[in-house]
Amino acid sequence: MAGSSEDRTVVVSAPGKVLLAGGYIVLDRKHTGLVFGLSARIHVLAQEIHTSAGVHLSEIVVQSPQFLNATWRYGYHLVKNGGGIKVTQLQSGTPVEPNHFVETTLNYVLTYISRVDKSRASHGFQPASLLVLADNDYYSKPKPPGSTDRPSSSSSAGEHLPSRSSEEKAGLSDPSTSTTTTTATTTATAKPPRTRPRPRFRHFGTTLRDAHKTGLGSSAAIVTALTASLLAHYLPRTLFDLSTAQGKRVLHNLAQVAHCSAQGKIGSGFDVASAVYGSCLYRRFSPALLSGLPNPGEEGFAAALAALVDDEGAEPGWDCEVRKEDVGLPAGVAIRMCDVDCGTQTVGMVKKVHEWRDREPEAARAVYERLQGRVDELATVLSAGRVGEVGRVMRSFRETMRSMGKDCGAPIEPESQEELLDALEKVDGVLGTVVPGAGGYDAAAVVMKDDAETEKRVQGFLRKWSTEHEIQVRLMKVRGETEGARMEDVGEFKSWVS
Ligand SMILES: Nc1ncnc2c1ncn2[C@@H]1O[C@H](COP(=O)(O)OP(=O)(O)OP(=O)(O)O)[C@@H](O)[C@H]1O
Ligand SMILES: C[C@@](O)(CCOP(=O)(O)O)CC(=O)O
Repeated sequence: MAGSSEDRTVVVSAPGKVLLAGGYIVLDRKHTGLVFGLSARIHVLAQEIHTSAGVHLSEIVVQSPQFLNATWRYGYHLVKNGGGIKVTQLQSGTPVEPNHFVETTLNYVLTYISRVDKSRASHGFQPASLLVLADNDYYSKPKPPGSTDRPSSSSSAGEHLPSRSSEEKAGLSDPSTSTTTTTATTTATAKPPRTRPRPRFRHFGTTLRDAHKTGLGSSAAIVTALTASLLAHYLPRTLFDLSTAQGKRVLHNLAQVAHCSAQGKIGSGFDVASAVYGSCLYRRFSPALLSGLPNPGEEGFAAALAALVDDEGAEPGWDCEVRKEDVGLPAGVAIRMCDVDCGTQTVGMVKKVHEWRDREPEAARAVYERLQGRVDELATVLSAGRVGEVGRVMRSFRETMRSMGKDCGAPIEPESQEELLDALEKVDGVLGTVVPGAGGYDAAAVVMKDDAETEKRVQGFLRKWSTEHEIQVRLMKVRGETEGARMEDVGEFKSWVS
């Protein structure tokens, strides 16, 4: 807190997402999507920057120590006419690419804090450091030096990351990840056993721009964790408490607004909702909700933002729905994700679906309703533990998505994915498969028995598939998890605390 000697060091984490069913229809408020939070989280550690006596610093520093050139320094000032707090990226030495999601989040959250905590008017904001630590599954591991398509910028890229200093700092090696992993293309040669444990937060040896994302929703998780860490760091518990329903509501509304603004479009918001609340059946908010909000720095922004976040604005208000009680997984069953080393253009696919919907509204309505039926049925069989029916429902969902893709000319479940999923479904222990979210070439979700034998069989299958099809498909460690954003024990991150 400003002017206080109380230690306000906090760590907040938010999960990634998988939209198991409901892509496209969830953009329409008439429909819902079934989203699961993931065990892969983005953590943000917020702490005060201590300065020497007599030195005055007004900076907020955000760092992603897993990437090269990833320190963003911001100055901040109060804009006149109620324009809120605006940050400006400070450059010194090697130029650093702006981080639009981080910068936008700071503008929104600092403005909100300055409105709800009146002491900010006199005290301002103490300088703070925010450290972003992403679980390793958010990005594909760097290719070994010498491979061609991904940057392996220096000898520091590849298996032996991270650099000694950041590894030492991490001090958080996870024994469960210390086993030898075999990449999808190295079927024949056994590697020598790993001699030191892989760090919990690895260094990727690239800039963030060059990192290869695996599609787990990094921007929603970072915006949510950053928002929560700033609220928890700067506000007293009486004004923000993540463990309460009201605290979660404020976090959700503020993170949605900041994320939509940074994305420059209004997605359904399922990714931010699951970053805050975890697994749920999600109905989006009315897009009109955000239309009257001035931009950061514009006259009246601060008051309008606070009214919007606190839901004191005009009708319809926050009309999204998050139903957690209808979502669950049978005992002994896990949702796992496969990373397929290919890109997909989600924006282009959404455009095609919407053009088709506008061209053939009747047909589209019927398909959307059929899809909704499958979404509801899948949620029901999973939460009721009806394991025997999962495969049938997922197959039927896939069929409808595939035919919608054909109708509108978008590769929602392209042939290469259809073949892969059909074959994967036949592996013993696999209950069902699907292309999650918008679909496309780059990901697959698998609902499977949660035991080591099934995992081994699936890994073996994917290795063989990768070799035979000259593509890299791998089973990630990440799995579906129900919990949303949460405060973490700072003690676990003590090696990162200055
Ligand atoms: N570790 C990180 N540190 C700082 N910023 C990050 C980090 N990870 C992601 N970001 C921010 O999120 C942006 C990526 O957002 P984008 O919407 O392209 O991906 P995404 O949300 O991961 O997509 P998807 O939903 O397909 O997973 C980056 O450009 C950066 O601004
Ligand atoms: C197509 C859409 O419905 C889902 C996109 O999901 P994903 O980014 O592919 O996980 C878009 C949205 O809901 O914002």
